[in-house]
Amino acid sequence: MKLLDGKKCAESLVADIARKVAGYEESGLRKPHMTVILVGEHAPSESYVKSKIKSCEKAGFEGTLLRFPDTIREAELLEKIAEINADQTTDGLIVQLPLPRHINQQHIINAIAPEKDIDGFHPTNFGRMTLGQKAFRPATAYGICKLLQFYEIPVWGKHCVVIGRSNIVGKPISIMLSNDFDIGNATVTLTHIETPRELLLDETRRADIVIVAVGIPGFVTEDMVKEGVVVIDVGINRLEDGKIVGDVDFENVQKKCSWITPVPGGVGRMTVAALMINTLMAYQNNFDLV
Ligand SMILES: Nc1nc2c(c(=O)[nH]1)N[C@@H](CN(C=O)c1ccc(C(=O)N[C@@H](CCC(=O)O)C(=O)O)cc1)CN2
Repeated sequence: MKLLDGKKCAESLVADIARKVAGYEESGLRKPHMTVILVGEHAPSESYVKSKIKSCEKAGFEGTLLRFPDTIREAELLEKIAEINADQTTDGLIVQLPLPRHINQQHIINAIAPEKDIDGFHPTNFGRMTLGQKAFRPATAYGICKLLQFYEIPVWGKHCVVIGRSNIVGKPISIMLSNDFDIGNATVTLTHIETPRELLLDETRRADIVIVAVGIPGFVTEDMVKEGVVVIDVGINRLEDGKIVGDVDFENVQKKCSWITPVPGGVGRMTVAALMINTLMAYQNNFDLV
């Protein structure tokens, strides 16, 4: 078994970005600028936005964190987004999810200007990504593709099983793996938590690559996968003792894997790296650099 080291891959990608940014600055351009909106005091979100801002520093970007109380009204948040949309000095805007229940998440995502939507969640980017047009790709899915490419894991013609159908991971990774552009050309089965157990096992036991994003510790067990499988664990579950574990029973499943992502240190790191790539793309679009 070999580890797909997200930390190492992310550092390498961010170092490449930092070199490009240094070049742009030498030619007199301003730094790329990411703005992150954080609503409320959700502890994991605090940690994720901190990691995004830290990564901005490493990439040579300006990173701005805007905090709002969880009492903010949807209309106020929409106004703030409209302001940032109009601000020429911000290239990319993220609204950290989840949002408090009184705010409609989709209204917020729809309000972000597609050209600043570095999360790739806006219907325009999601649609363009699906159709193979230039788009910001949802960061976790994009990060998984970058990780597979970094370790030269073949995807072409492989049987991939995705478990979990969320808009931020399961759906986009299924599309990206099956498209004939991107990393692409895999045969993909998208399953989910309601998939009958027998059907799920029938799929996962034949899969060359299993990607799981269901938020249930230990969901993927040894008996569910074949020898030599590649396992990508997107889950980040915090146990009562403070330990972070994925959706895979790592200790037992790893024995059958050719490659597997650790948690922490796997896909989570790649999510942040992919956001940096998207921010650089937004910046390059703004300055007609590509
Ligand atoms: N607007 C968005 N909100 C959320 C997204 C997203 O892509 N855009 N995804 C997740 C959270 N997320 C990014 O925001 C994220 C998750 C995990 C990590 C990460 O680096 N995890 C570490 C461990 C984390 C820890 O120690 O606390 C790891 O896996 O090594 C980064 C970003 C939901 N919200």
